[in-house]
Amino acid sequence: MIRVAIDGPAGVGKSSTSKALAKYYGFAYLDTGAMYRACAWWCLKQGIDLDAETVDEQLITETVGEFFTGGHFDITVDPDDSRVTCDGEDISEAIRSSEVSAHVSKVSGVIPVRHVLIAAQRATIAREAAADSFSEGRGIVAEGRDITTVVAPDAEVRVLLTAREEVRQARRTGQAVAAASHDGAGSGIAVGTEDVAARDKADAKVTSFMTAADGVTTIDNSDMDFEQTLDALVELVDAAIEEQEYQQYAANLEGYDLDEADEALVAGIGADAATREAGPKQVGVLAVIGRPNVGKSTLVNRILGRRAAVVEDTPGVTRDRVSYDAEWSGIDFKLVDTGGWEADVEGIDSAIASQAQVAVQLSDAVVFVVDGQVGLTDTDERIVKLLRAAGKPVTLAVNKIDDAPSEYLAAEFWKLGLGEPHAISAMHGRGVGDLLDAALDALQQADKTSGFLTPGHLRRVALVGRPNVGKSSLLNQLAHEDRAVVNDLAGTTRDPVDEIVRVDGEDWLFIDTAGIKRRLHKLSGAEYYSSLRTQAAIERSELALVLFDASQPISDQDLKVMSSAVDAGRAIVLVFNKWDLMDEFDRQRMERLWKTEFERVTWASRVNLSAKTGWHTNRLARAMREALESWDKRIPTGKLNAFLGQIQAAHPHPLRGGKQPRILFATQASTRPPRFVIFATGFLEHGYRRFIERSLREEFGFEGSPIQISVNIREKKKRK
Ligand SMILES: Nc1ncnc2c1ncn2[C@@H]1O[C@H](COP(=O)(O)OP(=O)(O)OP(=O)(O)O)[C@@H](O)[C@H]1O
Ligand SMILES: Nc1ccn([C@H]2C[C@H](O)[C@@H](COP(=O)(O)O)O2)c(=O)n1
Repeated sequence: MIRVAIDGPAGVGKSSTSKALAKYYGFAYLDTGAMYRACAWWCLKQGIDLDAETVDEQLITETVGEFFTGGHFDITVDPDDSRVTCDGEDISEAIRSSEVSAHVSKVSGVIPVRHVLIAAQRATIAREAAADSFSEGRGIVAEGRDITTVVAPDAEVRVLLTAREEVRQARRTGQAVAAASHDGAGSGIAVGTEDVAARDKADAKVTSFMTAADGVTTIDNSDMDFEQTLDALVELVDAAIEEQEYQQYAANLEGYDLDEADEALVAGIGADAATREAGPKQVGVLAVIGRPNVGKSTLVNRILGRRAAVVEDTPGVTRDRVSYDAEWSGIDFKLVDTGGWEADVEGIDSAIASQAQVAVQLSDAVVFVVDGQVGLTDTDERIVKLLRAAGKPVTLAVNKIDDAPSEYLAAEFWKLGLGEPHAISAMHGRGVGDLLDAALDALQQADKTSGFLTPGHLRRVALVGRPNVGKSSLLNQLAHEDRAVVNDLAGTTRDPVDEIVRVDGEDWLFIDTAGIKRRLHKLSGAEYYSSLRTQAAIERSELALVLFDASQPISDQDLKVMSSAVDAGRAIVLVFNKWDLMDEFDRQRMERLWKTEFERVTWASRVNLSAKTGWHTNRLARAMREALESWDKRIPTGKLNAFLGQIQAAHPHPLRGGKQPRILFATQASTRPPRFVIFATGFLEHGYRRFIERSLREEFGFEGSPIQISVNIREKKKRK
């Protein structure tokens, strides 16, 4: 069961929100303030002087004792029918009178009285654990002044609900006005405006409800309406329910042999928080420049810690300047890879000059890479002249120094006059840390920071497909009206790499659009290069828009691109372009293909459109949002296990060799894409896994997202 303890000062809304919360979950509701009010009402009825400066505490204690033990007092815990009775008479309204409000603190301040009530409150809370209680074991919301600290300090949810004094006073006044107008002819009970500050002061002598104790969550609802307060509470209770269910289901693993990784998984350690950052961050731009084949891309890959930049041994592979978000020693920066460049007919020098110039122009600092094995060349010296003219800080990297004995090779580069030559091996990582320390030192001292990190708050989309399927047309069609909002994030004035495109009123970050616009087919190795580029774009994306030319037969290359996106675990939208060119026969052919070639992605959203005319392009945004929502989705462990329990009971795994594998526990280990880990007593056959996947999709959705399921087979611990 779940116990929710809520404390807080007068007029904050404890009673009203607690009651609504209890109704929402089918929990019991205990208004402990009403118990103190009932005691004050009873004392007044018995003629005890509660106006005296010093009240007769013994008499009050005895009177309250009789009230409770004599069977006079009763309180209901039904939030829809919350009543306090005395000898069967409903006194719920009477205890809200101004007279009771004015005297209640005198009674609640008597310590022995508190002991009686605290014991009664604890008993009421404990009763709700039983299946035959009001909540049938679900739980209870108890509110007051000392519930989180004294009555139920071990409650699953503990909240201090608070608000600014003037806000609470206004609420109380509003409540009194509403009560007076509702009362009409008058019930004889004056529900007057009270001074909440005065009552808090009196109550604070015996209870502490103005600051949250350890482990208690504070909700200040000064600027929240009733619904928002309730939502905040529901979020906390949902989390507690999930935690409890998690523990219950995880208990199924008791007695089984678990390794450290299993324990971490069961404890939810490492589960991603799935947070997204706010706006783009401005950072310094560090360009890596140098002659072809000196190892720039290898260095870039080494710095990024992944195979992102394209590395090709042939000097002169034409490519754009590609910039990446990078981080070193806690410093974020933009890393620009100038790649290899074309040895065109006009000679290598001119190509180098123009590429290096642009890169240097756009950067804030430069890493100049030379080849230690080849030694100093004329071209290196020309680049140095360029660098000098640009006036940007330069860090010199002498690459291909793979071991200590070769370090002497770096010495000759002192004569370039660029300061210390840093001997590195981009391939093996040797010396790269020191090089980066120096380069980032220079970057931090640079005059400006002209780059932006890829905005973390925008969803990243890779528009992929084999050449000529219409990627460029679709991009233009999507962006056409809002061309002005297309941003250039690499900080370049030409060849923007990632672009922000507004689709259906929302900004999306399209990855590597330079790769879409550029035609590469004239180059040797272009296919290889373009597939690497596609792969890199998919890796950086969250969602892949996989484009097909529906008017043409679906080729192996089409399916390969699609598989890359699925295998990379990205959210997927399949886009069938050139639908306007299709006749009835073509459409039927596509439908047949859908059932055969696309069998592994029948969960993906599919949009038939025409990038040229714009027909149905307005359907894309919805499919993209839906796919990403599925991609981000997390199923609470309790729900997941309850569901798997049901499907397992209805369709148990087939018996194999007289044994029947059983699911013990399952958890969603991560999102993006959703990944489930199932602990089972034996091997779950492929067909049964497919059945589980289908069932999960039917129950929880996941349209547009791959889901991954792995099974950990665990055996019972051996008796020692
Ligand atoms: N978030 C809110 N925003 C505005 N009004 C609210 C909010 N929550 C409750 N109220 C209103 O404030 C008034 C006081 O609420 P309530 O009686 O629940 O307070 P309480 O904390 O239980 O006070 P007390 O401890 O004195 O009994 C009620 O009229 C209620 O409808
Ligand atoms: N757990 C509690 C609950 C209430 N009181 C006191 C403080 C109040 O003055 C009085 C009435 O409470 P209300 O109906 O206004 O919430 O009872 C307490 O001391 N401890």
